[in-house]
Amino acid sequence: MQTIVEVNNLSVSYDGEKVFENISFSMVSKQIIGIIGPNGAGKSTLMKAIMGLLEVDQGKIKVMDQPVIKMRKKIAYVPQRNNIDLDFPVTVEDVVMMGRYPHMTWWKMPSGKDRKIVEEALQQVEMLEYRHRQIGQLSGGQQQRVFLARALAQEAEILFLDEPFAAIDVISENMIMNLLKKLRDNGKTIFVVHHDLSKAESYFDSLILMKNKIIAYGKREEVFCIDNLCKAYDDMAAVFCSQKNLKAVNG
Ligand SMILES: Nc1ncnc2c1ncn2[C@@H]1O[C@H](COP(=O)(O)OP(=O)(O)OP(=O)(O)O)[C@@H](O)[C@H]1O
Repeated sequence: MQTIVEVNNLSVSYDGEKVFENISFSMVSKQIIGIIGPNGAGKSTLMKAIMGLLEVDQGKIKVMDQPVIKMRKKIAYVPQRNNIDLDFPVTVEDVVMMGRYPHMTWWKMPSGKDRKIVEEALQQVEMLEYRHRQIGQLSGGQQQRVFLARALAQEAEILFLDEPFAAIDVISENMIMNLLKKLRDNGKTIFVVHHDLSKAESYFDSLILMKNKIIAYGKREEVFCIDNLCKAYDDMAAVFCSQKNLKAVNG
């Protein structure tokens, strides 16, 4: 395992309003990492900053020991579904082919290899039979599976998924989670922004718990304790922890 992402003294603000200040942490490869915290905690902002999609106030971000700008091809991103224009007239197959663009020269048509990779990615998410359907004519869960297929077609080392399970059906959620575990077992690293505490323990190997700062990060069993959760979620966490019989102190 290698350090996959290293963040040092990162601060981000929008229009002068700080989202977080001086965040530092590092994460190793080949795991599924949950970024959890309440609404507005800065989870999506942190994810975008790591990917180099935001201008930051200060801080250093390294991805596989390199500045993120050099590692763009190695990163695949599935944004929150409500940030995607689903009325855009493209088919399922077109969307997944977009994952091949970083590998293609702009004047060339997709090669046989590109088409094969797209087909395999659609098969993996069990959406091949919908390949000619317009993307807006799918259920939320099916759309999410297509966007995951686009990330698979990119053959990236690191996947970033922002709230992939928001408002989707249970079958799609289980399918996506099983696929993410398979990808992890094949050496990929996956970051997932998530806010449902009830699944955090079973879904993630490591956690970054935040609320406009890092409250804790590291192995799931070290981070997921009542003390830390109460710092992020206030009273709600105490109720949740007592239901789940979580320990009152770390360890
Ligand atoms: N483009 C933007 N311009 C201005 N403010 C923004 C922008 N994006 C996010 N914010 C604000 O920054 C803060 C952190 O937002 P962010 O989306 O990172 O939080 P989050 O933890 O992902 O929240 P949620 O779980 O609700 O999606 C919030 O107060 C939000 O309103």
